[in-house]
Amino acid sequence: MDSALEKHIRQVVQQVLSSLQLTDIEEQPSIGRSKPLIVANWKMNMTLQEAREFFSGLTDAPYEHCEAVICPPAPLLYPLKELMQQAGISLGAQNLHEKPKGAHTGEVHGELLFELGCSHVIIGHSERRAAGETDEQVAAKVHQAIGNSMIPIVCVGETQLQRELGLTKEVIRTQVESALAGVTEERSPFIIAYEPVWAIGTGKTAQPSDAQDIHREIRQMLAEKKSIGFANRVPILYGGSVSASNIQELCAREDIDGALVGGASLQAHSFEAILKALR
Ligand SMILES: O=C(CO)COP(=O)(O)O
Repeated sequence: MDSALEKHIRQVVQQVLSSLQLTDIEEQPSIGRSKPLIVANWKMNMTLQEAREFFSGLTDAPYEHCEAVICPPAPLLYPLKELMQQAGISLGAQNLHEKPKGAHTGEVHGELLFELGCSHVIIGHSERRAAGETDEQVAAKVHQAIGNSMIPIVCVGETQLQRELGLTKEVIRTQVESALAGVTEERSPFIIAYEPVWAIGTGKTAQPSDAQDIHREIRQMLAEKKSIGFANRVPILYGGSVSASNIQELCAREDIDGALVGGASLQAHSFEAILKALR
């Protein structure tokens, strides 16, 4: 890898680690994040032309009060790298393969994503789980992400039916605990995104107090499975119809450390409106 790129990636990872306040973590009584983290998941949207227009439409970058990450479709990672750097936005991937390099046609391995400049990678999104991705694959992908110096953003969340059956906590516990099987080091970076499936792309956001309750539960699960220090430094993001009109109320809750945003991240003005609302 070219050394300037490697240096930049190490700086970004270092910034993230220091914003997680990894020193004296065990002594911290509460969550260690100083800035909200806003992650844009562009899903299977945008052309190269549209993505370039998005960056020329940004008026507020770089963002001092928030940490911003954009996860474009994989073919856009390389062409957007410089624009992202200029805007002070970190680059993330939407997926990676659970194995290192090999005969897996159409897949992308973690080492390549890191080389392309990714500091983050989304894992286990409900849209991928619905297409057959298993908890075991999620754990293996977490292991690959961490092994390639990227921060895994593991998505968890219940469907409408699971919610109606009262299975929300059970479903989330299984997803969280199995993802943690991929975390071998106590100090490995790790992010959870709670995305209730019924809230994704529907305009139905969870009530901030309900989201807070689930986030608190997730933090307790992390503490039980790992340690209180680990639980306190893991950012827990909320996802599901996040917009400029609800972000403030969500992020005001103690255990909501930021958001994973789909639809509202596709236009420069609606993406920046979310970041501005957090000022
Ligand atoms: O799935 C999501 C982000 O990963 C949420 O999507 P929306 O913000 O469009 O509801």
